[in-house]
Amino acid sequence: MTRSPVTTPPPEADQPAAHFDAPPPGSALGSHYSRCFGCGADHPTGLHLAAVTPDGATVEAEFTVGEAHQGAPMLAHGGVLAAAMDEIIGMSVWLFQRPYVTARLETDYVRPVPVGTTLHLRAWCNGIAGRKAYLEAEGRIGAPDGPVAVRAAALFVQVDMEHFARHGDAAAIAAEHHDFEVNP
Ligand SMILES: CCCCCCCCCCCCCC(=O)SCCNC(=O)CCNC(=O)[C@H](O)C(C)(C)COP(=O)(O)OP(=O)(O)OC[C@H]1O[C@@H](n2cnc3c(N)ncnc32)[C@H](O)[C@@H]1OP(=O)(O)O
Repeated sequence: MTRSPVTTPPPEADQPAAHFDAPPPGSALGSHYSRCFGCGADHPTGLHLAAVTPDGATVEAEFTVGEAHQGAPMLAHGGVLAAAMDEIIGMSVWLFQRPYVTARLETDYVRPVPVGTTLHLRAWCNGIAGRKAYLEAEGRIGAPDGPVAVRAAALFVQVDMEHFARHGDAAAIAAEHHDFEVNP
């Protein structure tokens, strides 16, 4: 993976540990928002990622490239593939049970991805330093050990839940996350 210093964990970074309340190994993570382009079941042309964590530390999902995801004729759009990387990485930080947002996403495109391809996505965390999480992901063609088509490295920054209410739609968050108080 071609990686800049921004997405490389510093020597003092801690090794990540899953939160005690995180989904246990073998379980599904669920969607954080039903209309999310990455994981929402109600998004008509979204990626519809349904992630599982096999071990409580990494996250896996499959993405089948559809016609709505084209750039060149019958080939996946690079921005859509970056979105898939962003989403699977975003799901992996969910294991820490704290909200994070993408601050920087770096992507290597290794092979073209035809429409109809199923990409096997996997993401994991390389280290945490304060509010900053250093993460990585890959997408492999056709099988978990298939050829790599896309790689990504990311810096995610921890925020509070009010970040989403302040900048987005607080009522929509409260409707889907019943433990979130709009005016605590
Ligand atoms: C239903 C809803 C529930 C939702 C829950 C889950 C949602 C999941 C969604 C999943 C969907 C998928 C995910 C998505 O798509 S998330 C959507 C895409 N991302 C965003 O919208 C984020 C937009 N950016 C921001 O809001 C702010 O800039 C953030 C919050 C990131 C930082 O602003 P803030 O004022 O808070 O903090 P800070 O500026 O003091 O920075 C803190 C530290 O970080 C370092 N830094 C920052 N940026 C960069 C950078 N670009 N390169 C290198 N370094 C950077 C910075 O130097 C500093 O370092 P240090 O000085 O401490 O060493």
